[in-house]
Amino acid sequence: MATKIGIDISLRNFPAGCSARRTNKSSNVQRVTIVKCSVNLNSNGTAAALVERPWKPFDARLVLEDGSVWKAKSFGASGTKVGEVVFNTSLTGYQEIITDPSYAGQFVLMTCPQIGNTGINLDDEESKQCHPGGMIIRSLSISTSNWRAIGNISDHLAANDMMGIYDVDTRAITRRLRQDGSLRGVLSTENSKTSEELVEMAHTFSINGVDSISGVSCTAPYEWVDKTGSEWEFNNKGSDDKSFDVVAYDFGIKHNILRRLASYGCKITVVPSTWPASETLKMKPDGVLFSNGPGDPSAVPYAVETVKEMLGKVPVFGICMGHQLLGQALGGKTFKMKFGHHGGNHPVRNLQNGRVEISAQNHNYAVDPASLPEGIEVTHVNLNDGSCAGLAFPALSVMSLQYHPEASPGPHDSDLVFREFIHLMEQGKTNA
Ligand SMILES: NC(=O)CC[C@H](N)C(=O)O
Repeated sequence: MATKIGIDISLRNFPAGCSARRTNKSSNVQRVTIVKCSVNLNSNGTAAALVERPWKPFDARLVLEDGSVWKAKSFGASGTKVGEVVFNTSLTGYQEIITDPSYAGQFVLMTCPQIGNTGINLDDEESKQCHPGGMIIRSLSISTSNWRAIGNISDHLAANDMMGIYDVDTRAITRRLRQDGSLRGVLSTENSKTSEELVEMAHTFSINGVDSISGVSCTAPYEWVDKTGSEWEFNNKGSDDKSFDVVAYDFGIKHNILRRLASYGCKITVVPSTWPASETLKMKPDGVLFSNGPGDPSAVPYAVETVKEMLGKVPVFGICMGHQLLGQALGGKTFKMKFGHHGGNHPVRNLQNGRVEISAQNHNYAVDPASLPEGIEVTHVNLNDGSCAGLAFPALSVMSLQYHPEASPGPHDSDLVFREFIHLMEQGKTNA
């Protein structure tokens, strides 16, 4: 229905759903006649859509160790937290990312320009809580729209004591991190703290040389039975009829690793990071999994010792932190990368079959292949920078990946590696 009213408005701010005809041409405020209007009119005749939004003022800061201060708006928890800033290039999967224990001690900056539109659901948790100290995003979605959603990201972060900031130039911060490497930083909503104090706080923080896995590992063994849903069973139809007993070391284990192992027919006992190798061997498992986990792999020599004691006695599979521990147990060394790999689109060449897999990755440290003794095979290479992405030592039934074959939401190119672990365990049973 055409409603004719005269109203002074700026054409640049003309509301969606309306069209108008210009009736005079003065400066930048125009006299127009609205010929179609589908927005609500306020009682005084002004269009409701024109009422200025109550934009939140900047109320948070990210201060980096290089002294730069980034003004932002806060969501989630408030307060002051220190951590290492890393950027993640994934376009989807923010709930999996914030519940991944490997992010403990870090702030994750999402390069995807808008976050939050699918809210939070009950299925996508990688653990029972949020682990990064904070999340840094460009734009916080103003609405949540997903059939699975039970809440919004802001409330979820607040309930999990995780800070969030938005309306900050994430591209500029990412370029800084690409140039200078991962930087330590402080997120704060507290005006009473000066930026100088926050820079100082950033300088006192360290993730290198610190055992970060003991804070996220379980404290007692437990059984895991849940599988992934039927839509995941693209590689492992029929593997259910065989059963393998697996002990999974929890260095900060992601639930989807456990779900994928269960789907491939494994009965899993999850054990703490400090669980003695002798106890594991007494359990007579068919295989042992060393999980992902946060922080510096060279700072947890006790875990490397545990891995070492198991070599040659049972087939083993390491994922991410587990891969780095295996690399050290085999005699190699790890090093810190400039800004690491965090994203869902890393190309990896599987050197065993020549196939390129697109993978999800999340690590700041890597195994130096030059440090490995002769006979250890590098099985996978990251095609972005040539770094070592997988190892094998068939003589000791060892296999490992630096990245995430279980990745949820994906990509799923590397899921078949779970079948390779099953084969390794089958061979182990045959040779026993
Ligand atoms: N996802 C992981 O297991 C991370 C491994 C290790 N903490 C790193 O940053 O390199």
